[in-house]
Amino acid sequence: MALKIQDASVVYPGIEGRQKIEALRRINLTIDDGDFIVALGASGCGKSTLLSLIAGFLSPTSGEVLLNDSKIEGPGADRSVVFQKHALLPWLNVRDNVAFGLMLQGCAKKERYEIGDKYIGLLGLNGFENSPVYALSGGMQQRVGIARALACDPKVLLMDEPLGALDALTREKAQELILQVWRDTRKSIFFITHSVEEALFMGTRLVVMSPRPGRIAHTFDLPFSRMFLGGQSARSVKASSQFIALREEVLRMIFADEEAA
Ligand SMILES: Nc1ncnc2c1ncn2[C@@H]1O[C@H](COP(=O)(O)OP(=O)(O)OP(=O)(O)O)[C@@H](O)[C@H]1O
Repeated sequence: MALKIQDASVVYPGIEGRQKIEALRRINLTIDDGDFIVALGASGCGKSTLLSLIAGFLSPTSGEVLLNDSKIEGPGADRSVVFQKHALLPWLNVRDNVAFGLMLQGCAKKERYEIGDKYIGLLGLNGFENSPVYALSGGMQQRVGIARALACDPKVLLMDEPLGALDALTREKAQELILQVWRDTRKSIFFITHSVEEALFMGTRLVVMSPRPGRIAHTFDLPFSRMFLGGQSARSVKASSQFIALREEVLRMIFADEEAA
């Protein structure tokens, strides 16, 4: 599987006499099997617009987005999205929320529960299958949202600030869980965050975007998630001199890009 964004630009039309907004300019990005791409950048630099292009919610004004050499024409089962706000269905329990996408695809009840329960287990939600989702903590609700996205077996998982609403401790645990799920399911992930530390820890490749117009300003290949999955503790990875030096470098770049824009 290869998802290719080739020279893609997005211009939003000016609404009610306002100026057009060039949200993305000439983006080139390839997401290969097993990649964990993290997009980072100041507010308004086009991260969510880029995710919408990949999801097929939006078409580029110019350029192309290709999945296995076929043009993406709209949303599809090969791509699932997890948003900051999980958008669960409050009248359904955990099991039916996780199996919801499969139900929409016409999957029979027995089969969709079997598949769903596998992801409920993977996300550490065993024992909560019959709980109403409103009775769960924010972190658990977000895990239900991730299990629901994974249950449809997408090729690419698109995550728009999925951990942004969680407290610091839950967020760190959720980062570790997502990395373990990524390793176990071998999905490709495109992940948006505002946290430099989260970006460095999670990604195999970091894309730093800059605003007005949104562009890819810098990319970095990252070793840290593999260090964690290789057995190092998350805290020791994040406290390593290599991690701290790169964190400072990325922060300096973001501030410099913001001043130049
Ligand atoms: N539907 C829309 N119509 C017009 N302009 C839009 C629309 N969606 C986004 N924009 C503008 O496009 C630019 C990029 O927005 P986008 O939401 O992609 O940025 P972002 O990096 O995800 O921001 P944030 O980090 O704040 O979520 C912004 O200037 C935004 O105001």
